[in-house]
Amino acid sequence: MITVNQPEEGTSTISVRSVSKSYGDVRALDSVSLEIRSGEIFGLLGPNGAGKTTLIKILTALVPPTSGEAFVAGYSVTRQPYEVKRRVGWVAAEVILDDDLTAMENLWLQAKLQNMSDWRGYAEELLTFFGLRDRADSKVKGFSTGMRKKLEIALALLHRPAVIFMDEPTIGLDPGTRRMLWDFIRNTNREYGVTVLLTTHYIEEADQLCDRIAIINHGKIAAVGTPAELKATVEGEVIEVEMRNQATLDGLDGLEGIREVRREGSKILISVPSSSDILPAVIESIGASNIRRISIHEPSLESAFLKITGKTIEEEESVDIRKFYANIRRARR
Ligand SMILES: Nc1ncnc2c1ncn2[C@@H]1O[C@H](COP(=O)(O)OP(=O)(O)OP(=O)(O)O)[C@@H](O)[C@H]1O
Repeated sequence: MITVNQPEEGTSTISVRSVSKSYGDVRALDSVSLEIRSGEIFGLLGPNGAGKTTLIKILTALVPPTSGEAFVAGYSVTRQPYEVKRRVGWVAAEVILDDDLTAMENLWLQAKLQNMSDWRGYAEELLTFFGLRDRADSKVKGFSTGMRKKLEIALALLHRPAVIFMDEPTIGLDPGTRRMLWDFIRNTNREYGVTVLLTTHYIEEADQLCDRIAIINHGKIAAVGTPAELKATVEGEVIEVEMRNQATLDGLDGLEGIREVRREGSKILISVPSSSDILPAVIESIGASNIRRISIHEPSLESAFLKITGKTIEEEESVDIRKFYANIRRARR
């Protein structure tokens, strides 16, 4: 497992210690340990069936682990599930709003479910924050998908949780709405000081939004780090040199910092930890007059994900969109 910069045990808002979960013969989680700091936006990234939702369900005290222990805001999910539930908010992948109620009535319902008496002032503040104040008395039926998602986040924040869990918060949304929601999630995290743990299939979402990411595969944590750390750990850069002629490459072998040199037709692919330091020496070694074009391929989270899980994130996405629409149909029945 690749682990970079993990917080100390006991200093975190979420602490997962050797948690396993089996459903019959299926081992959904296999001895998972993870520390998530207060105030972080933390992403769980992984293929379908990797165990992301199961981990969130355990951390929201919805299902107990088969073995191991986890703490949220200092409370044990197995021994103090009620305390945990009071301190977490959950934005589920499924639709949870009541279409026939107004935005404010949905907040009222949430306040009832959370047993809150003094909620209206804060509900109004949240509606203002999410740009929904003038739609407070409109039925949710007429809301766009972006407005619905914002209202769902407002609902999850109403009881002032320490942690908010978001399962695929932007799945099925168009790229513009997705970006708008990233801003709201980021601002929510800053404004309300709430720790955010989200699952996603969108590599760009994890890259842009998350302070740190865990890549989870077959129920195990395969890698943990900031997006930059994960990219750097898994892969360096590749200098792609398009040649004018078959120049000799012998000089490259003597250069310090070159991991691999591969010839692909008229191109040479040179793997290096970082191109900026070595590029002038590479050009000099090959000879500038022998070079038609040079491109640098920076490490990406996509290539990290591919290397760790053996799957491209695009393969995953198409499967999940189907699941999303199935959820919508189920919720409307
Ligand atoms: N209630 C359940 N009963 C039986 N098996 C389950 C149950 N919930 C999850 N599983 C299985 O546990 C494994 C992990 O599922 P989980 O939903 O946690 O994965 P995930 O990473 O969230 O996947 P996805 O990205 O598809 O939502 C899968 O093999 C799944 O089929």
